[in-house]
Order: sequence, then C-alpha cells, then structure tokens
Amino acid sequence: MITSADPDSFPHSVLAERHPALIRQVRDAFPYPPDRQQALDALAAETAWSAAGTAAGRIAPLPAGAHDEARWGRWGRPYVGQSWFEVPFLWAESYFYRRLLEAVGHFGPGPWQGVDPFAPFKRAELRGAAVAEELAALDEVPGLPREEQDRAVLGGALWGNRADLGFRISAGGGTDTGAGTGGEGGGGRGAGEDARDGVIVDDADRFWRHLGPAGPASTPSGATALHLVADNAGRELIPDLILLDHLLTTGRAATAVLHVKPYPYFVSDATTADVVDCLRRITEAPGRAGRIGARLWDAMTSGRLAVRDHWFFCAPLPYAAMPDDLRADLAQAAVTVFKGDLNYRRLVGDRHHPATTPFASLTSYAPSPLLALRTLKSDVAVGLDPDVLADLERDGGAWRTGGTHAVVQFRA
Ligand SMILES: O=P(O)(O)OC[C@@]1(O)O[C@H](CO)[C@@H](O)[C@@H]1O
Repeated sequence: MITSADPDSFPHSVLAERHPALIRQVRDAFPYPPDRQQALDALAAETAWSAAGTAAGRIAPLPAGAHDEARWGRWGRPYVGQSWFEVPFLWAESYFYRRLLEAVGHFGPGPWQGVDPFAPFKRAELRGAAVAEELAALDEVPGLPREEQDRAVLGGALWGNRADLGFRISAGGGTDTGAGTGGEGGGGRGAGEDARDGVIVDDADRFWRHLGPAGPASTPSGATALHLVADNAGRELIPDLILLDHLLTTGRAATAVLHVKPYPYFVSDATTADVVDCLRRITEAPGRAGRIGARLWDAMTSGRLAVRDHWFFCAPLPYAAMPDDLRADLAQAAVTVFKGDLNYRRLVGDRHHPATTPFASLTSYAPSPLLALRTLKSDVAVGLDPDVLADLERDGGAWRTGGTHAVVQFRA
C-alpha cells in the first residue's frame, strides 16, 4: 500500500507541499469570514509536516452531525488519531478534500453551502487562451481520414489529463484566477506534438476494434452505451465531451453516460456544474466547436447523454469495492472509459505493484470492458512491457510522476 511516510517520496510531497499550497490558494481566492479562515488554519496546522521533520498533527474525525459522518466513520476507523503521513495515500488525499470542504462550509448549513472553493481556478482555465486554441483546432478534424479522426479525439482526451490544476500546484505553475490568463501552463499537448509520443502502452486499436465499425451492437455483449468516468473539468472535460460526441455521431455508441463527482474534489475534478460550464463554453465557440456543443446540448436534453454523480466517485476506496448499484450500472456499458491518474490508482489499487503486472488481471473484477486513459502523475504503473520498463528506468527522470508519459490500456 502506498503511504506518504518516506520524506523523499512523491506522496510525501503532495501532503507536505501541495496541500498547504492549496489551502493558501483557496483562502486567498475568497473573502471568507473569520470562522472559515480559522477552520482553514486549523486544517493547515493539523495536516502540516513540521520543521522538526515530523507530522504536526493527528487525523481528526468529521464533526458530529456531518451528513456523511457514518460513512467516513467506517472508512476512517483505522486511521483517525494517526499521523496523516502514515496512512494510505489514497485515503489521506480523499479525506483531505472532504475536510477542506468542511472548513469552507461547503456542506452547510450557512451562506457558503454549495460554493465550490475551486471554482475560481476552474473558471479562469475555461476563459484562457489555451481552451480557445484547442476548440479552434477542431475545425481541422473533419479533413482527416477517419482513423486519424479517431486518433485525434482519443489523443485529445488522453493528453487533456495532463492539464489538471492540482498537478500544476506542484509542477510549479500554481493555479490562477486571473481572467484570460488562467491555466496556460502545464496543460495538454502543444501544436505539432504527436499524440502517440510518450505513450508507453497503446491499446487504442483494440478499443476501436472492440467498438467495431458497425456500431455498438457489434460489441461482444451487444451493449450500446458508452460510459466515461470523468476526471478533471475544463481542459480535460472539454476533450472528453468531444470524444463522447465523436462516439455518438460515428455510431460507435447509441447512448453515453458521463460519471462526475458529487462534490468538488482533487482541485479540478468535474462536477455537474462543471459539465454545464464546459458545455456552455463549447457551445459559445465559433466554427465546428459550436456545432459540437449544440449537438451535445441536444444529446443531454434528449437523454442520449446522461450525467450521473454516484457518491462512490468521492470515496477513498478502490473500484474493486464498488457498491452493487454502481456495478450494475457499469455492467450495462459496451466500454467504460476511466480518465486520469486518480481513477487509475483506484482501478488497479494504489500499491507498489511490479510495473509488469498485467493490467487485465488487476482489473478482472470490473463489470464491463474498460479503457484507461491516463497520464502518469503518481507512482503506480502496471501493464508495462519489460523492455519499455527497462528503457524508462535507464533514462531516469520522473516518468512515473511528471505527466510526461501516458497509457491507453484496454481490457475486453
Ligand atoms: O486524477 P488526476 O487529476 O489525473 O491526477 C490527480 C493527481 O494530480 O493528484 C494526485 C496527487 O494529488 C496524484 O495522484 C495525481 O497526480
């Protein structure tokens, strides 16, 4: 199990550096009243790594009466009272976001109920020049041969995962709330970069073959719905929505389901409000993007594209432990696409797996065929060819955590 105990490890840097920076940024982005500021300060003190090289505080429970107190009570029983740095990394991060929302009053009651503390960063990114450029580039896609169109939309969704705002806090870019300038650094791929560069496992052809040219009815199960478990909003969710439009309009899927988070999470993870903001941004764009936006809007209003926000998507648990209702929902999918690093950690288990462990064996519990689209931003790596792994190790560098490499992994 991965923890943050080793001071030289990536998880340690997330807890000791990324989380305090995030608390400061959220505090600066809103005119919170004194009680909310004090709650943020208390969280910063509890979660800090002290100058003496030890954990400053111990994990506190949720306040009595919190709407999800029972659930977090169960999930946190082994960990409350311990050091944040000794418990599983996945649990610590997930609980940190839950506590941050508590501190800003997101769950109410009170005037800050429902206010997304990460909204200023997400909005700045949507207003940025990078999004405008990426939307304008869609005008060129219809001129490409069909296979290249497939590759372009899948590559957009894959590399869009590099544009996550939490990742940017430690990549040195910080987040930004300034109109027109937000979210320019550390984003997706630049013009002229081949979407296949840096892809260390590429099962894209198997995915397209599975869906079949004749449409979703030709998948082995006959299922016709494509499910996508979203990750970040903004520069990641826009290409995800474009991928869904592509799958619907080319007949690869009859319907689509987009799974989002029930509350703000991991800085920029998408909620229903973010889907609406992104859809509006696409719809308002000139050219082909605007037409795609209008189609997606129709698909949502007609029910061909559904949005769901199951509570399990913010749970600190691996997907192997998904509840029966979510399992039954995903079982209807021709394919479920899992986006991003955190979903990947939950898919295969947040553990120090040998990197050549087969992806299919670790995900055999999943109720439908699945495709993982992930840029590597944490230590977990599986399903690698031994030669590829040897090359990566020889080159050195932070290939596991730097967002420079990606995987497209399919399990039928
Ligand atoms: O799921 P995402 O958005 O691709 O990545 C989330 C992430 O940035 O957050 C964690 C650290 O906070 C890392 O596991 C991972 O790099």
